[in-house]
Amino acid sequence: MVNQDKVREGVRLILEGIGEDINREGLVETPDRIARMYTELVGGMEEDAGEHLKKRFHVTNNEMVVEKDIVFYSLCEHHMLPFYGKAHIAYIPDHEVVGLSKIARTVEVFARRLQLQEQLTAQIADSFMEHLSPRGVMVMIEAEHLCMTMRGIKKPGSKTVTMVTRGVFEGNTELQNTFYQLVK
Ligand SMILES: Nc1nc2c(ncn2[C@@H]2O[C@H](COP(=O)(O)OP(=O)(O)OP(=O)(O)O)[C@@H](O)[C@H]2O)c(=O)[nH]1
Ligand SMILES: [Zn+2]
Repeated sequence: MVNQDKVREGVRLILEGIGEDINREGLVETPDRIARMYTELVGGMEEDAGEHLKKRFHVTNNEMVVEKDIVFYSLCEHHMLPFYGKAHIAYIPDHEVVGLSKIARTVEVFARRLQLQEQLTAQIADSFMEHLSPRGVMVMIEAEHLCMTMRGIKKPGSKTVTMVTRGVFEGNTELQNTFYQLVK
């Protein structure tokens, strides 16, 4: 649960720290706005991916399901700046699938918090394995990190690509290539 008082106080300190007048008109409501904003941006911490993945539908075939181009926004835990991009997820069911929207909801649960892209990728894959028990899952994330583009090394357009395989995808280049073909 976001402690709104603490966030407001922290934002006031940052504003003062950067030499702003916290009483000028444009900034008076800013600490409050930012406190409300964080409730949304880290809202995934309050959620349980298992809740989204608990409703299953029985299937007779176990062909690969791919949900691609799931746009997400997250915050890098080192700078608290956004990183954002697309997640692509494939899984091979073991006679059970989840509703398609629940795949994107799972991405949201782990994106809406302070994150590392590698960890985000692994957490999505692991929660599928834990809650749906498919034969395998593969997750790929392509993202731009504002801490790499608007500050620091300043390399606009650079993308970070991370990938995780679990279950039957692990070490199976044929399955992995099928996934790459489908998401490219
Ligand atoms: N592995 C990983 N690194 C990240 C991620 N997001 C940001 N970073 C990096 O975290 C690192 C933090 O490095 P530090 O040297 O502690 O911080 P810094 O002085 O601000 O680093 P610079 O960005 O190089 O200026 C930077 O290299 C960032 O590019 C992420 O999702 N995964
Ligand atoms: Zn960063």
